[in-house]
Amino acid sequence: MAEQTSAKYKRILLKLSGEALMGELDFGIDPKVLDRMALEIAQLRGLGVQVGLVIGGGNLFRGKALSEAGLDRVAGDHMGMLATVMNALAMRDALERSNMPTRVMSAIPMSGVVDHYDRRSAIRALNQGDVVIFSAGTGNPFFTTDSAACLRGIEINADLVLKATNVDGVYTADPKKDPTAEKYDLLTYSEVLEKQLGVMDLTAIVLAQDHDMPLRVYNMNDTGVLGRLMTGGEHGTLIVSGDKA
Ligand SMILES: Nc1ncnc2c1ncn2[C@@H]1O[C@H](COP(=O)(O)OP(=O)(O)OP(=O)(O)O)[C@@H](O)[C@H]1O
Ligand SMILES: O=c1ccn([C@@H]2O[C@H](COP(=O)(O)O)[C@@H](O)[C@H]2O)c(=O)[nH]1
Repeated sequence: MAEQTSAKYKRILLKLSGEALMGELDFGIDPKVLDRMALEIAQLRGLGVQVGLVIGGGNLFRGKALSEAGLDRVAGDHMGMLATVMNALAMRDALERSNMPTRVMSAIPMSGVVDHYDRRSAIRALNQGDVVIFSAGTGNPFFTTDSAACLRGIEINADLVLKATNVDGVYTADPKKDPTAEKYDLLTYSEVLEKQLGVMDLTAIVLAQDHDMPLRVYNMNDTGVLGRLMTGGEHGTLIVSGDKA
């Protein structure tokens, strides 16, 4: 039976930045950030919203940085994807401690550790109220977890892909480097592509554009925003097609 929801969205795909999981640390995972995110996700489940998660790996390894340090790029990307599985295991632990049944699926088979990704099983698990974490990105090198988030969001027919990051939305330039950068409330996919706005990788934007998947970028350090977004609040930046902007 379809779950009742008082929220604007029935099913979302939430992409959490790996880097933001570090919290105050220089590397790794800050358990306080995991616990806070688990509480926010519990709020969504309380509203009846089905939640798919993709977690980045930037707190541990990124293939590009490893290859710049001399490692083979594909080996580096494999390490990055494995990093996302570690983050997924840590997030599952935090979610289950908050009494939320959680499934971790991996695009790279990892028998005995997590389930192999299967779209139909994922949709069944979401319908029965489990949080589903899609780990190991797309399973292919040269991609990022932004693309994995859009891909899985489209596959599970999510109503919205949310990118939870450590800036307030999409700006005219990287706000960490340019203090004069200004934030957009609304953008079209074409504007993000034309202006090459770097908050999300452009492959992910093209995929979302091709499938008309709305995207929202917001700051995951703002407690309570996620719940408010589900009930029609406006935070961060919404990215949609020209006819909906
Ligand atoms: N135009 C822009 N608007 C906003 N942020 C931008 C822009 N250009 C670059 N950025 C940067 O993009 C970053 C996005 O960060 P995030 O950590 O989510 O990246 P990621 O690589 O997708 O995730 P991960 O940390 O998991 O690797 C922000 O921290 C910000 O500094
Ligand atoms: O589909 C994918 C997704 C990710 N990777 C590698 O993992 C790291 C971590 O992901 P982020 O999106 O940067 O957080 C990424 O840098 C890639 O090296 C991948 O190869 N394929």
